[in-house]
Amino acid sequence: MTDVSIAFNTAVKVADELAPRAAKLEARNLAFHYGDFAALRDINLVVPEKRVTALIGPSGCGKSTLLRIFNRIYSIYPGQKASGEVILDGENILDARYPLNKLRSKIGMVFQKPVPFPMSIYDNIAYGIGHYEKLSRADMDARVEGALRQAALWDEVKDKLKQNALGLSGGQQQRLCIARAVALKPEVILFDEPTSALDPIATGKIEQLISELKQQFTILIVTHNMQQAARCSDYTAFMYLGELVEHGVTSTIFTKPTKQQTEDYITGRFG
Ligand SMILES: Nc1ncnc2c1ncn2[C@@H]1O[C@H](COP(=O)(O)OP(=O)(O)OP(=O)(O)O)[C@@H](O)[C@H]1O
Repeated sequence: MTDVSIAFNTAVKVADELAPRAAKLEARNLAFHYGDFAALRDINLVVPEKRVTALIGPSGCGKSTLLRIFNRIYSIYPGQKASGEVILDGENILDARYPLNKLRSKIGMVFQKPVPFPMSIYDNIAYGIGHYEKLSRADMDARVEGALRQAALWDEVKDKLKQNALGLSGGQQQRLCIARAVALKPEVILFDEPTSALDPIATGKIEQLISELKQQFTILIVTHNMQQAARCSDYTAFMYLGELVEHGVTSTIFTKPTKQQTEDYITGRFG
């Protein structure tokens, strides 16, 4: 290929990456209270489908709270209350009539600290699937293998599927948790600081994985790591003191933010 054609192909790829995508998830006038404390105010955020959106901002700005609203995990705690709407495929998932089971099957979550169940690697994945579907042994085997392959873990564990998952390294445990989420075939996966407990090599593998998973899933990732947001997200939302300050294409947010607070944060002047 000539330099010109390489440049052209790159430009086409970038244009395709940034082409407008349908909204998969959308927060509208969203607010959240822990008791009397207003943790989020008037959040309006569109999360495009099959892209990675990063949530960044200083500690306590409400990133994890926003993520937890998207799978309604807060609803099991008394005194925690969301208002406004979160639209997923045209339906408001905050409506109490929206079944939690349906929500769990559409939106998966991967936490900061990998938390495998104290059971075999195979059962870690099969257990969740068994809650939603009755599969034959052969189909379950195929599903477990597919999920482990998608999480880039298959080659490392295929000969020890019956071993306890707690024997895996931290990075492998996190990829197992990703496999567990992927195995349920959700449409959206929420990652809450998924690499903060991992070394740089394990972190690199998870970032690579996230870039691949966006072919199939809509991804939201909370991260404290600016480089990580810049490396693996297409869109970035900057939050500050419970508000969404600025949201846009990641390269723009990092090179030409429109708000002073965003610039101060990404250049390390605060946070
Ligand atoms: N269970 C709770 N009860 C009361 N207040 C809470 C609770 N959890 C979080 N908060 C408060 O809500 C605000 C947002 O917290 P949240 O954990 O969402 O921030 P964050 O941006 O994810 O922070 P970090 O980056 O440190 O994880 C903070 O002021 C926090 O103290």
